[in-house]
Amino acid sequence: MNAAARAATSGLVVSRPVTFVTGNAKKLEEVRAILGQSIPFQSLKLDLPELQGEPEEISKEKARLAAIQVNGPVLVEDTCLCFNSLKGLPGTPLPLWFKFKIGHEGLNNLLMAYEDKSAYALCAFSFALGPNAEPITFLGKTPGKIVNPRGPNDFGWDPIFQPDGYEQTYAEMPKGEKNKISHRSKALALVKSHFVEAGYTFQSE
Ligand SMILES: O=c1[nH]c(=O)c2ncn([C@@H]3O[C@H](COP(=O)(O)OP(=O)(O)OP(=O)(O)O)[C@@H](O)[C@H]3O)c2[nH]1
Ligand SMILES: [Mg+2]
Repeated sequence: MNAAARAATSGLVVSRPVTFVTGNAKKLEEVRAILGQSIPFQSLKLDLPELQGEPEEISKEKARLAAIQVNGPVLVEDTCLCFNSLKGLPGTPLPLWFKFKIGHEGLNNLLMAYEDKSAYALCAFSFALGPNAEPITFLGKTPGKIVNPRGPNDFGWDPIFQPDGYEQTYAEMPKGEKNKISHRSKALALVKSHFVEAGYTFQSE
């Protein structure tokens, strides 16, 4: 039985606090707002390698690398923006480079040839109890469409992603509104449930 499974049956006391490892300040801001006091954590800015592959695999591998560096329990996140017309591209980790190289206009132009502008934002959180534990992954997905940029330009592709059922882009929405419906909040809801079911108690250092 691995550590997480043991925790699920016994309520595991972990002698270190959870570290959320990210190099992205905007993600950290949202994770803090969404989790509030529900999961106490500390954050660490580490620029982990941008890996290739499926989001779940990238996220798990990030957790493995982070847990080795932190030598304790870690939470990491990998996010991607996927266009249905392009069979899930730019996906991950390409959004970072696509946005950097071609901007919002370029991302829109990628879809010019297609009628279908639908897309989804996908977030994969992975939690590892430590360097020798197998990470567990939690996925959150929000469907929407790609539109011309609207709203403040302070976080990635938020200005060009309009979630289904809303007239505003992520960037135009009040932060609290995005955090209620986002890919990130859906994945974090699963993380929270897992922590409750497992009964972890993380001791501060
Ligand atoms: O408009 C956005 N709304 C979001 O809600 C969101 N979440 C992530 N991203 C961007 O998507 C890429 C994924 O890369 P990513 O998951 O590897 O993150 P990152 O490299 O920035 O940080 P990290 O890997 O250190 O955690 C990066 O360009 C992030 O800025 C977002 N953009
Ligand atoms: Mg990254």
